[in-house]
Amino acid sequence: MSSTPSKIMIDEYDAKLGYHRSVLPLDIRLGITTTSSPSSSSSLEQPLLLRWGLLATGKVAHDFAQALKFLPHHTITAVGSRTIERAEWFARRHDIPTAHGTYEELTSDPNVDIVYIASLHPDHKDHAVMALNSGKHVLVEKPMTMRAEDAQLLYDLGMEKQLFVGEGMWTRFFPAVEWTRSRIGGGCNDDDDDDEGEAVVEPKIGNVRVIQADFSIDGEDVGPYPTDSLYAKELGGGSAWTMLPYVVGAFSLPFGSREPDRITANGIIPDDDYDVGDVAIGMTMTFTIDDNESHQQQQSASRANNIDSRPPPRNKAIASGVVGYLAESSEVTMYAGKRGRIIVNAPAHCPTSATLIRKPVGSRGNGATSSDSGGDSSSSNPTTMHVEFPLPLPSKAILDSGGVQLPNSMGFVYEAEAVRRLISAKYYTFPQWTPEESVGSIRTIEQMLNQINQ
Ligand SMILES: NC(=O)C1=CN([C@@H]2O[C@H](COP(=O)(O)OP(=O)(O)OC[C@H]3O[C@@H](n4cnc5c(N)ncnc54)[C@H](OP(=O)(O)O)[C@@H]3O)[C@@H](O)[C@H]2O)C=CC1
Ligand SMILES: O=C1OC[C@@H](O)[C@H](O)[C@H]1O
Repeated sequence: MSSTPSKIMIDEYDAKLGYHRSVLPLDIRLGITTTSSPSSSSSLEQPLLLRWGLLATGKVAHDFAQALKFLPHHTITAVGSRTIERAEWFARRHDIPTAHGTYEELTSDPNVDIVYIASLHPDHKDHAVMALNSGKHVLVEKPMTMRAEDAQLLYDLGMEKQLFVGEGMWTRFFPAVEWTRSRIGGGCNDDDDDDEGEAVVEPKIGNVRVIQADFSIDGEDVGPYPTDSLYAKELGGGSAWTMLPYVVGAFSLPFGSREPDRITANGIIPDDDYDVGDVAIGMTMTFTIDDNESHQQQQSASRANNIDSRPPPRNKAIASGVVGYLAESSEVTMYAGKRGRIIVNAPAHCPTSATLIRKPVGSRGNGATSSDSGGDSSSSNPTTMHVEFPLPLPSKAILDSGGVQLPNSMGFVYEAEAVRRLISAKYYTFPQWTPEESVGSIRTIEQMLNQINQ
């Protein structure tokens, strides 16, 4: 079994399943944004009822259980904990019929179709392998594993057994992020003002060239230093594994499986007797935009015409970000292209809104006057489009059993419903967060940690 992903292997994977991402039905690719049943199944078929088993009973397991209660075609049939007392307590709280006092019993429960791995990340790999070897689909919380080769192993095992394997990068399923994805891109010639003078109904910002993202919290609001799992290395501590997956995922949204050309990272690791991970990381990355051919054509055409008007490189992008536990940051993600920028509003790892600010080509936005921009004042006015995607409201049953503990957790419905649609269409990975991106993101985090730990 190969330990590193390769293009060929992924293509073989798609071929084996009889699907290719590009031909996946739209409603399956785009999670829950439509409420109709998957287009691959006939309308006479009953929708698949997905039977979940929850592995672990911590904060995220609680919130995920709450979101599942909102969804009609999902049920939680069992929960497993390291102790039967804790499993029974959780089962009572969430009205779950079966409680198991070991994770092994949970993963071999015949009434479970899919195991949600909500234990701490140092254990994700072993718990997911256990579930897959028992014939269960798995949704593994982020970070899927703490080594890229372990994540690859899980995807390979899923492929071999024809079982769903996904990393819970839930951000990707929020409608505000789907909308953002649909508003970026456009090729290297994205400065052609082809819609000048027309009302732009579906504005795009062109290829993303600059990204800024941050996700920093005040760790003291969450758990005690140095013993909490935010910090303690044996529990997966360090913002590299808890916060950074979101920022790396935000960076890769426009570039898919294309990993960064170059990564630089600087971090703060407490000088402590206790074995703790980093409490902050700052980073930059550069990417190549996938439009090299037209970029080269454009460059050579410009050179042939007039070497002095040669445009700057159009096929490169730069991203910068900060994560950590030192103080709460604004938590927005900003994508900028030739035609404007999109702000994924706070909290950007689980957003309910986004704002697109369109910039007329050839003019300065950001308050420039007509003389600054060299154009007339009407064309230099940026237009703004704000979209809101409110979360489902928790029902009384959800509120009575404790509501949610983490920000916007009702948004787990999008990811969970995407899983159900995919499994019902016999498609066994997320097109929204592919195995290549998932494994690549872990490899990127490993590279940053290597730099920080030097
Ligand atoms: N997608 C998202 O929004 C979120 C994802 N996460 C991810 O989910 C995972 C769990 O996080 P979270 O729920 O916050 O963590 P918690 O500490 O709240 O819960 C972790 C659970 O793991 C089990 N566990 C197994 N071994 C240990 C151990 N040695 N020490 C402590 N607990 C252990 C426990 O369940 P039991 O006692 O039942 O066996 C415990 O309740 C992490 O990987 C995290 O990155 C976390 C928060 C949000
Ligand atoms: O995954 C997570 O880890 C960090 C938390 O602050 C955040 O709410 C959660 O989604």
